[in-house]
Amino acid sequence: MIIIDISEPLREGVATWPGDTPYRFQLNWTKEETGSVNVGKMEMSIHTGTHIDAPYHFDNEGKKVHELDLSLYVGPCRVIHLLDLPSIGAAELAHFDLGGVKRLIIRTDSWKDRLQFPTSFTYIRPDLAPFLQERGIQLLGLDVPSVDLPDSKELPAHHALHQHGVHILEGAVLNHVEEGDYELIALPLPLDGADGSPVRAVLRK
Ligand SMILES: N[C@@H](CC(=O)c1ccccc1NC=O)C(=O)O
Ligand SMILES: [Zn+2]
Ligand SMILES: [Zn+2]
Repeated sequence: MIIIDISEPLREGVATWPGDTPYRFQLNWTKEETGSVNVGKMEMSIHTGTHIDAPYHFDNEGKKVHELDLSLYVGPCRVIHLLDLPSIGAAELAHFDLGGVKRLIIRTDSWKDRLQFPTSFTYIRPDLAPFLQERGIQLLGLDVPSVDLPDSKELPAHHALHQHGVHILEGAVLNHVEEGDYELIALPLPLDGADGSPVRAVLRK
């Protein structure tokens, strides 16, 4: 079985949202100290690397991670390429046949240097949300850190997707992924009350 890892490695220096908590892993206890085991601890923002957003991230009334339907994050998906566009809305997807697709992953290649938080990347226009809902798409995955521009406070794409029943997977690594149909696995951790979760996201051919 071929497994394609589409997850950003979490390591010191991994790009974070400007000003957000840096990623840190360290051994709290070493094998020498305990006489038996190494024991690590980590600190990170929920929105670092490959992660899903719970609606609570941008809506105080929205579902938190422990309330999400896990079946969204496991199952058939379609990967398409829409490379290096400034933004993506319904017009850019109009010529794709997306019948029967429940999970859509878009490779943009617009986050050029994955070591840095990008100054510009492909963002989602809100009119994509009703377009996806009409086609039965419930999960949208992307290789960018946010579906909205980084300086946006209104988060129009996040809200429009949420209003149309589309859940969000961000920060996937897709530069090695061909267009086609796969099985996606990108399960959130059982984080009680959280606004999102890092995921180990993989595609199975
Ligand atoms: N919406 C972005 C994250 C985001 O907006 C953000 C993440 C961390 C710290 C601040 C953020 N936005 C602040 O306005 C995301 O979903 O990952
Ligand atoms: Zn996020
Ligand atoms: Zn987001």
